[in-house]
Formats: sequence, C-alpha cells, structure tokens
Amino acid sequence: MSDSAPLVIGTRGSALALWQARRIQQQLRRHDHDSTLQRISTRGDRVQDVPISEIGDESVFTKELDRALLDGRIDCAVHSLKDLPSRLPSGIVLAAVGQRASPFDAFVGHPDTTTTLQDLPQGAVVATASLRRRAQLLAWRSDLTVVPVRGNVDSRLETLAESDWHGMVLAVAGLERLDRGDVIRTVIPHDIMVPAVGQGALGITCRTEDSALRTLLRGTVHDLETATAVTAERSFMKRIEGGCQVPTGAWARLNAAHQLVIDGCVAALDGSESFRDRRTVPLDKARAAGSELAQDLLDVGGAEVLDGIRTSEFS
Ligand SMILES: NCc1[nH]cc(CCC(=O)O)c1CC(=O)O
Repeated sequence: MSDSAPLVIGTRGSALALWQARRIQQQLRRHDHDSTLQRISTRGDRVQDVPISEIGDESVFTKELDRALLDGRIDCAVHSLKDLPSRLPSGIVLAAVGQRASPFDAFVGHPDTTTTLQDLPQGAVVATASLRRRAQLLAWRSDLTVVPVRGNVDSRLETLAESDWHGMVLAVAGLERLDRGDVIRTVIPHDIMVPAVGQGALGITCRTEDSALRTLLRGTVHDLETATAVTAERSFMKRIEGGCQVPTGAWARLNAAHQLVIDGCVAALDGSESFRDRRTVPLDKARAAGSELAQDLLDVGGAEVLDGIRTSEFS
C-alpha cells in the first residue's frame, strides 16, 4: 500500500456484493481514502443451479478473491461475513468487520398471496437451498415441504413469482440493501430460526503482512460491537466445523448489561431433531463462549446428527 495510490477493493459482481463494497468505499472516503473497485467472479457466482452445500467447498464465494489478494491484484476484499470460511488461507486475515445490519432471516411470500410465515397452510411449499433454513423450518413445522432454489437475490424473487410455492426464505439484510424490503412478510423470530454465523455483517480481508492497511481498516470501517459478536459466532462455527455445509446457526449480541449473549442451534436435515442453547458471558469471553456453546450442542446429540449428514452426503 502506498500513500498516494487509491486502494483497490476486490468484490464479487452481484448487485448485493457491489452495494456492500460501495458502502465500504464510502466509509473510507469519509476518512479521505480513495479507492477503486475490482470485480472478480467466483465459482459461487458461476454455478447457479447447485445448492452451495452440495458444491462441498467452504470457500466457493472467496477463493478467487483470496488468489487476487495473494497475487497483489487487489489490496483488500469485501465479503458478506456469512460467506467467509472460519479458517482463512495462510497470508490472508480478516482485517475488519463492518457494522451489522439485521442478522435475521425473512419470510418472503408469493406476490399473489398475503400469507405470512405464521399462517402458512398445512403442507405449504417454502423455497430455500440453505440446510440451516431447511432444518429449522422443518423442526418448527414438520408438515412444510422445502424445495431448493439458488441464484442471486433478484433472480430468486423472479423464480418465486413464477412458481407455485407459498414463499421463500432470504436474509433480511440482503433484501434491505437491495431496496427490496417491501417483499418481507415476516422477519423470522430467532426462536424459530437462529441466523447464520455472520449474517448481516461485512468482512474485509487483506494480506496478513500489510500491517499499514490493517491499521487503516481498523480505524475506518471496523465496528467493535459487531466484531465481538461475530468473534463468538465464528468460534462456534470453527468448533462445529462447517459453515453452509451443515445445518447450524449462531447469533450473538450484546445485552443491556453489556454482556455477550449467544444462541446456537444444530438440527437434523429433516427437522426431526433440533438442539438449541444460549450462553451469557462477559465480553472478554466471547471467543470461549462460542466454542463452548458449540461443544455443548455437539455433546447433547448434535455430533451424532452432524456425523450422519457428513457421511451420507460427501462419501
Ligand atoms: N448466501 C448468499 C448470501 N450471502 C449474504 C447474503 C445476504 C446478506 C448477509 O447475510 O449479510 C446472502 C443472500 C441470502 O442469504 O439471502
């Protein structure tokens, strides 16, 4: 990084990714740092017809950006934190975490209906390719039918409009960033659906050795409260081993007493078993709380459920 040259920010090319990268660009500009965007397509963008969990690669949305960082083609990369694997490649660091928008999932009803999540008819069809969303929907209502859908947010909404499904689940944050908050029928309460690790937050990666840039990002786009919460969530995910590949979720936040509260969930794919728990700890115990909560859920039966899923799908 030189003082005069604008920073080169790497981003995927989807509307959501570009919105997020521009948001970081604006924040840097407020601190007098100019930057340019470099669009980089990832395997996750190119393979649109296969559920992410079936690609079987945690870094499906990040590998090409990592390559560009290590090759020096970009200085930093902006990601949905949800899409960042718990272990980053050697030489790359999560330098800063941007302020979180809503962490929750949204129920989006078919445009020809007015149904909310709570009054879905018996046997209703809901689309999502996320194992976490699927498992928790079925744990809540075993009569629902869950069908897969992929593609970026706009194409999924089009697919829903043309389908005979009752609705679909998408992240509140992505819909609101794309100015499509109007399609949200129900913000799904966390007692029905624990959000994905990192959902609603942005992660900015750079080269580990680029200490000047790391300091700059910490001083400009980093949000401490979000960082504390996602530290706990990512430590949960590390202990569970597997982000989008397994049906788990974790959501951490600060309470009024300034403690960290983390909810975690591990569920069977068909919703027949579901394990949930919560921990409340001092802020300096965020990392430990995440992995201890994960360990508890594994111990009470989660490990068995996850082992069954891993061997049946990937062997
Ligand atoms: N898996 C794709 C993805 N990655 C981040 C978001 C939304 C924004 C966010 O969670 O920060 C989405 C879309 C969705 O899950 O509906």
